[in-house]
Amino acid sequence: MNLLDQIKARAKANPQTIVLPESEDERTIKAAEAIIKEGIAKVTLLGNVDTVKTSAASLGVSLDGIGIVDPATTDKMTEYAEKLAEIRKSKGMTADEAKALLLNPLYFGAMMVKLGEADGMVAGAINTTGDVLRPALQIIKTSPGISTVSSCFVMIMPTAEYGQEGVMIFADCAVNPNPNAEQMAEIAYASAQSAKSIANITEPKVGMLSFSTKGSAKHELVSKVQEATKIAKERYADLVVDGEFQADAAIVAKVGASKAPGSEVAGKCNVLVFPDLQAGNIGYKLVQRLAGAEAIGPVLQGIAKPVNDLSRGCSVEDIVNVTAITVCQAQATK
Ligand SMILES: CC(C)(COP(=O)(O)OP(=O)(O)OC[C@H]1O[C@@H](n2cnc3c(N)ncnc32)[C@H](O)[C@@H]1OP(=O)(O)O)[C@@H](O)C(=O)NCCC(=O)NCCS
Ligand SMILES: CC(=O)OP(=O)(O)O
Repeated sequence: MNLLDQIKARAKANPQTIVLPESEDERTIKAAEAIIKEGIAKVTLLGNVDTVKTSAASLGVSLDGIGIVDPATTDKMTEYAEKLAEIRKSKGMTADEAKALLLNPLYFGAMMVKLGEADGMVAGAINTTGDVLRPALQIIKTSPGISTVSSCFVMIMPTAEYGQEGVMIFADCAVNPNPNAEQMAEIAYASAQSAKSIANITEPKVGMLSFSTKGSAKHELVSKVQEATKIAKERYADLVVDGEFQADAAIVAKVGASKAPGSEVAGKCNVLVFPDLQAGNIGYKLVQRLAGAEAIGPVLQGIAKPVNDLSRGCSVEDIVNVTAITVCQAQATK
């Protein structure tokens, strides 16, 4: 069974309720039907009931078994608004302001997850990552002990040459524009956890990426990655991590041996931590598009309850896959 089939099988064993707030998006409506048909999750769509029904009919999609909640008419609005105002009290939010915000399905969906009316949320097919992340960060917040929420992509290569039989984790490709060394170290640790829990990578080997390998270049950007590697090694005794590595030294055995002799990780990395979001986001999209890798994510790491983003370039299948991962994360939080 390949990794995606394993993830889906885990999801199907105990389907959770996932809210999909982007019912105006055709791919989301089609994905909702596929998710229900495959038994991966229970689905709640957010939006005007008649509009959703009309769109589904025009797409030939059955809405059987799919819940639809309209934030504009729900009798839960007053309760949600009061609770959101309480959560954002320190920011001076009033119940009226909360009500206005909750008309935005991304805020309403995050509130459903916060209050346990849904077990997770998947969005980002028509909204930017920043717009998906803000309600999650403001309402659901970080898991205990975590200060930096980050993200990873599960990258499934077309061949088994790299990573664990072609499966790798790339991080952070979606959240932190310019993580400092401490944050990069935290991202490394979170990504190794995701490698194990989501991608079934048995021995995560984390490479901290740069344009330099073991001091081959001197620059403040390189120093940050060196510092992050030092922090990660000191702070997380069980983490198998090394750097700084150029990408070839991280994943190609021969190049790793020649550029970073003595490193146990060089040339064998299956978790790649990028130095900033420019590198991470560009890097994953190039591998996805040029190498034909399947890129599943961005999966959020360090958030108290599962919320996951999508690329606006996603397919119906991508939404189904990220929903399956979200179900598995929700199972693990119970
Ligand atoms: C994530 C992001 C939206 C946060 O934006 P921001 O301007 O810091 O947003 P806000 O200031 O409104 O932050 C919202 C809350 O989240 C918190 N926060 C922001 N980033 C955080 C992080 N990485 N981890 C934990 N909390 C975070 C803030 O402290 C704030 O908390 P508070 O409102 O309770 O005080 C922003 O960093 C971003 O846009 N990142 C890039 C996304 C992107 O474009 N990716 C590329 C495509 S995938
Ligand atoms: C993850 C990502 O890059 O999202 P988008 O393509 O929507 O900006």
